[in-house]
Amino acid sequence: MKVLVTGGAGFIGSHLVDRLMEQGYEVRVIDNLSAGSLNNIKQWLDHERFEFLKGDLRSKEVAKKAVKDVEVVFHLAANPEVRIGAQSPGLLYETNVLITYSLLEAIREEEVQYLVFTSSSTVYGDAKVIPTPEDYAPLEPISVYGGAKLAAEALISGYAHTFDIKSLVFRLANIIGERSNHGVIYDFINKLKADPNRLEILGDGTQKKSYLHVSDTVEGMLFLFEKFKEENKTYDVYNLGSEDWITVKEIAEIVSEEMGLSPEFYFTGGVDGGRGWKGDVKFMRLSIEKAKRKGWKPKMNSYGAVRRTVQELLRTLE
Ligand SMILES: O=c1ccn([C@@H]2O[C@H](COP(=O)(O)OP(=O)(O)O[C@H]3O[C@H](CO)[C@H](O)[C@H](O)[C@H]3O)[C@@H](O)[C@H]2O)c(=O)[nH]1
Repeated sequence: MKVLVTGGAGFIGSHLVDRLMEQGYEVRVIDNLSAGSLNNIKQWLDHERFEFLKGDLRSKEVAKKAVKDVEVVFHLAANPEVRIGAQSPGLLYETNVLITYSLLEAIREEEVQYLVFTSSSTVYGDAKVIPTPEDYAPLEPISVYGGAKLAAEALISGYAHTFDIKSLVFRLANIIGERSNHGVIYDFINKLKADPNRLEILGDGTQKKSYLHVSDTVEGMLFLFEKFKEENKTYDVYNLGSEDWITVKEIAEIVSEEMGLSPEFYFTGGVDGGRGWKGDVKFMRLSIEKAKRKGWKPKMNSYGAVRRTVQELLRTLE
């Protein structure tokens, strides 16, 4: 079976590519290499079942070329930086909504059977119910990024029902692990490398979120995709996360400990009651009961995933 992974040279995308290649799929990757890197997929570049296209999905012609002859599109290409929404909303619109539209048009024209999309916990905004289930309402994102993900979900649902494109959406918690090149753990390691004595924590450090290791994420996506195919549904949505949560201050402590340092923490205070930036969701934990009922659960909790990620990044970062 031939599949396309958009953003396949990126953090989560490249781990998905590893599993798909190991399982014997024919895999095509399209990536504009804005955040992704060929280094993440170098082990497959010469493989006969693998094909890499460098291109930007904002162009419909590029999107059409990318989806040609594939049965499944895993759509992971996106700009993942929640914090840039206040400065560059247009960029988040283009790299999350516009490219999804462009891809959907290509999928419709080329009659691709399945679409799997990585959405985000940020579609829930400041949810009043925690753990937050998939049917929580109203969906009121508080960042442009969350709004863009929700808009992309809505477009996908509309296309799925209108053109019978079987579509599966995952709302992901904070995904961490080897090859991640942004986010709180990556930032803390780099800040401590620059100054081992002091660590700046954005906000008040009480931000509390659920973290899921990328290995659990990819396993969950592929497991639930198989279930989705068996059920023959047109459209479905699953949360993927871990069942506990951890504060930013605790993450700072784990990073410092793993680096053998005892820095002084200083808090910037942040915005809107201790958030790291405008649109930062302060408390996030997703209900994963729906995925669990189908037989998936993560192997690592947030604490285990954070510690393992720190070790992985320390091993691989220059
Ligand atoms: O130097 C830093 C960096 C981050 N933080 C704090 O750490 C928390 C986590 O921030 P990340 O940048 O790691 O992650 P986000 O919650 O902003 O977003 C991540 O998780 C979301 C889903 O929950 C998305 O989908 C998104 O793409 C992904 O990057 C935030 O509260 C932030 O304020 C700091 O205190 N200092």
